[in-house]
Amino acid sequence: MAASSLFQSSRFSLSPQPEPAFRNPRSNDHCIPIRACASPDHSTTPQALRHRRPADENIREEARRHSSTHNHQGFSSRYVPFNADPASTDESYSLDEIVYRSRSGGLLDVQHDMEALKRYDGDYWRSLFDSRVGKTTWPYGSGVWSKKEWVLPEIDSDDIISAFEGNSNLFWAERFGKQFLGMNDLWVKHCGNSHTGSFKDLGMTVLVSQVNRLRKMNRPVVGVGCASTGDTSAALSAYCASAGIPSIVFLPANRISLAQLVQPIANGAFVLSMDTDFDGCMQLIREVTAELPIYLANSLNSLRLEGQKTAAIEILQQFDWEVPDWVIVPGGNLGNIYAFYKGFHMCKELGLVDRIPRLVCAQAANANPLYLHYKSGWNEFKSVKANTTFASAIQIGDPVSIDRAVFALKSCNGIVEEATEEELMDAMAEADSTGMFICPHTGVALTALIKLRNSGVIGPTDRTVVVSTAHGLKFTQSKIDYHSKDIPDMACRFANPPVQVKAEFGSVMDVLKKYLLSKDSK
Ligand SMILES: Cc1ncc(COP(=O)(O)O)c(C=O)c1O
Ligand SMILES: N[C@@H](CCOP(=O)(O)O)C(=O)O
Repeated sequence: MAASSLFQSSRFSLSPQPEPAFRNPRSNDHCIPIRACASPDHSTTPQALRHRRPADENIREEARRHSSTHNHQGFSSRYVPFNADPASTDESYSLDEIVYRSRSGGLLDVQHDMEALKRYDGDYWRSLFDSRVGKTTWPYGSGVWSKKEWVLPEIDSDDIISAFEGNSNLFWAERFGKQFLGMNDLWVKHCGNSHTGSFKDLGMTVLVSQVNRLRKMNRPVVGVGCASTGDTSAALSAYCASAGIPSIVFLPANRISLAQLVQPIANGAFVLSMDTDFDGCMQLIREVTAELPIYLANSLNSLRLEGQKTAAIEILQQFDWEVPDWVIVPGGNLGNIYAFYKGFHMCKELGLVDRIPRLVCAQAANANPLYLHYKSGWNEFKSVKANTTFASAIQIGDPVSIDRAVFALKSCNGIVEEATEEELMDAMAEADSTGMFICPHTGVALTALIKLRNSGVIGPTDRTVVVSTAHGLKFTQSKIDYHSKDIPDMACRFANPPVQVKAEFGSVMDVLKKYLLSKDSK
């Protein structure tokens, strides 16, 4: 039997396919100097935790009781045109407005009242965020909402839809670093170890919470929609289902994995499978959301990036607020690379750290418009027709956040790299062979690391974080194809196909001896 047939057991056809309790300094005449009076939200201090809530009260009700007894903290945020000179425009929008583009058609950004946030020093923010990790206090048990003041300061905790996302493992890639790269300080931020298996949960909790608020305010939002290569749709449908809000997803037919496809189906989304690619779906959802009361959930909507940026803050927190040298992020629609930049930059601006890491954006060579733009010396950007790639979630040729990505990379002396199909699949297999189980997009990021390490740009002792964006279990078909050596024009050098053996003692002993000898000689 061919190794590949061993894998054919699936019934499916696998064809390609706070309110913090601290006082508002501005509203409190008796306040002693801010830096001295700043103290963590006392609803999460050990003392508060000893006071159990009444048996008939749930954690959301408990948060409601706390928030009704505390002052509003005076933090705020609004939409402004992305990267506009504040002196030349006063255009801005409340986050309660339904707006995705500036008057000139450009991108928007969520701008926080930095002066209000700066009333508290870096020590204060570090200890506040640290005090909330690993708790179940609503909503701070979430890695996103533990940074609520920097994310959506004005939302009522009661309106938040959260699966306590974030707080994902920062994995020390000891063996991979040592064996393949001669590195001793290599880390993988497993953002795919999450509610729906990708980093999209970080942004979606914010977006769906805001939609929940808008609907309570009787704003005209009948449902929430997105175009997707599989992960955004999974996150959107799960958070909407949790909130009881209809979700509508536009998917490129036969271009997402089966595991991704089944997620919105199971969560009750209205799923439209379309005979086009992601860029075609994106164009359509933009047209549709301009006509119908469907709220746009793609990262064109800058609310999403407010949640995604918390992964950067979390990385700093996990290193006890020491800054890594490099962070490598796979890029497709290019919202996430900017989100990382924004998270790091806010930490610097608010005094939690004194510098930011250099960012690397990694693209599949089959869908590499940012890479080409970078290689041209940031000359005129040209979208491309994205070709099929095993990194199917980043098969995007016309990224909506191109301006955000360029801004982020230029601001941190960043680099763009690319990975061929063979490179990304080999990198994924090598990583898996050291105990990880990563997705092909993380294989793209690891390829970038391998290239930059081989060329000496990244040094052996540089502290480096590779962002793993989705769970490997969403992409098992690519691993099956690889380990079956079933991929045309690919050597699949690290394939580890199962061995067919007769169910008989002698035969089993023969293959085992051969195997053990091969291990012994290494
Ligand atoms: C698994 C995975 N990795 C990486 C990306 C790229 O993120 P972005 O579109 O923000 O560049 C996406 C989605 O695009 C994704 O689903
Ligand atoms: N990989 C994404 C593509 C869309 O990106 P978004 O961040 O703009 O929603 C997906 O999973 O759909």
